[in-house]
Amino acid sequence: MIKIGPSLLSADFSKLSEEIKDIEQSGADFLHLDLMDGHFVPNLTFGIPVIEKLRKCSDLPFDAHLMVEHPENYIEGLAKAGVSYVTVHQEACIHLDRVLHQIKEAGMKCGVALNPATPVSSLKNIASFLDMVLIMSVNPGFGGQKFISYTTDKIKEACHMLASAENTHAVVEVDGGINSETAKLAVGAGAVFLVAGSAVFGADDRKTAIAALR
Ligand SMILES: O=C(CO)[C@H](O)[C@H](O)COP(=O)(O)O
Ligand SMILES: [Co+2]
Repeated sequence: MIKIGPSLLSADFSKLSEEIKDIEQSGADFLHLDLMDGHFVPNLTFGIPVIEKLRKCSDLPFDAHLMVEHPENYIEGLAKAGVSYVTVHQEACIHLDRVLHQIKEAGMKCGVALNPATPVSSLKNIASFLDMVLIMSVNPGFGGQKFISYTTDKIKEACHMLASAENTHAVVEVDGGINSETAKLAVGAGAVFLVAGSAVFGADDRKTAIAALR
């Protein structure tokens, strides 16, 4: 069952609660929240105080994508703010195993994101522990970029790795440059969570845009 998560990065930041209500009514399955700190990526978005407020505006599950250094400092706050999935970048974590345990002990599901050039094999030893593998199909930091086609092979590899680890509950998510055409490639490769920013928030009719992705 494919799930569609609009990325708030492409919403109108002057009216976030209206934007979230709109995509919820348009059929979104979850809300993708891109936390950027201006260090891990050259862009800055929002933090935990904003997410706490947004939690009151929506019943959608919150999926936090941490593009930050020292993600361990955010885990407790994200749990208190009511986030369901927390995904950290492999490239940002020296102590990846420890951070993933911290996320689960805080009562949330844990994911690891891989930049386009980072190999799937880097997650082999922790594959059975993961709730999600996030394949970045653009270089992180900005919305509206073009889907990098070689990442479809990484989606397949991630599915294969999880199956080999007998991990039947984890999902593969894809993020970056997803539209109705690239969604077909990602789903064909095995992705079940599709993140889409500009393709949903940039559409005049968001209900039609979400239905087209699905
Ligand atoms: O993590 C991200 C960027 O780093 C965003 O989630 C992603 O880029 C979504 O935007 P779009 O669908 O427009 O590519
Ligand atoms: Co993202």
